[in-house]
Amino acid sequence: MRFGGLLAVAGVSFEAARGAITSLIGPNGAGKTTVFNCVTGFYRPTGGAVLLQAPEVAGGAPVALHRLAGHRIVRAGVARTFQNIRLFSGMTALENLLVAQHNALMAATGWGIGAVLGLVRYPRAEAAAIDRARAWLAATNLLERADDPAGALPYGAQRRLEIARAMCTDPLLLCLDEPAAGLNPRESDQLAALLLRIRSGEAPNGAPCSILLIEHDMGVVMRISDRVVVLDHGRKIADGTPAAVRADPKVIAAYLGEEEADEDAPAEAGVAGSGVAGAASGPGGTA
Ligand SMILES: Nc1ncnc2c1ncn2[C@@H]1O[C@H](COP(=O)(O)OP(=O)(O)OP(=O)(O)O)[C@@H](O)[C@H]1O
Repeated sequence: MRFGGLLAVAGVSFEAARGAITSLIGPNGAGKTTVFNCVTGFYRPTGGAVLLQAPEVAGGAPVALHRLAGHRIVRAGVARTFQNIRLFSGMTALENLLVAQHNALMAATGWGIGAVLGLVRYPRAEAAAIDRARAWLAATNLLERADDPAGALPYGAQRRLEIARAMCTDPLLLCLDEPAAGLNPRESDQLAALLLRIRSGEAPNGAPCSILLIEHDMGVVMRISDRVVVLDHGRKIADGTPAAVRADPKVIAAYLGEEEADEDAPAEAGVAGSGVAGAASGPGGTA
């Protein structure tokens, strides 16, 4: 992905496997959000390809997401949340989740004609949408706040509501941009548990959902990821299990800064001092 003269992401290739949590990490400015924006259609990559392949979509043939408009990417099964929360703050929590189902609801009812003619299909589809919204409110511990304006919810609750809204589109792939940002340790733990439930299909949709996660909280990343992809200066420098990645000298150097890693920090101190490897000593470590 090139922005004028700046090559923000170059030659990055990785796979977010079905039913897995794949995390994208790297120092500030490494290119994580740019990759995310290419996957979710906010940017059209200036080169390369983003392919979605699942039996449920196009008979299992790869779908070229990089050629689709944003709303078609959602329809293909990719949902996202934002680094800066983007809820409809004046609408209730429940209404936010109904908006997410607008497309499915309209399609199920003949694009509004059913509603105008008072056909029975519309109330049925609407009731199903409300049921789904309430199930996600319950799964994210927000049922009691269903009728409160989203903007009046505490910060952590708004983050959970964003995830619930994304899940109401019934995605195959959920893309989360720093969902733990600003959460306290207890909320981060609850978030990690929620993501594991979403991945395994225990949560309301009842089907495993793949997750692509950008996160600076290394405690969360190292605890729940099946695979970690590390970017630095727009290039991939590591790709593997959490254990392999946190022991990788290239990753440690990227987080510490080359000079510090080479000159000041003996290997042991380097490992303990980096946000990445800091998480190796136990859950809860934060970059
Ligand atoms: N729309 C844009 N126009 C120009 N440059 C951009 C644009 N978006 C990102 N960049 C540049 O691309 C590079 C990668 O930025 P990106 O936001 O993807 O990094 P990041 O890894 O997500 O960083 P952070 O962890 O700080 O969110 C940076 O140099 C950034 O300034």
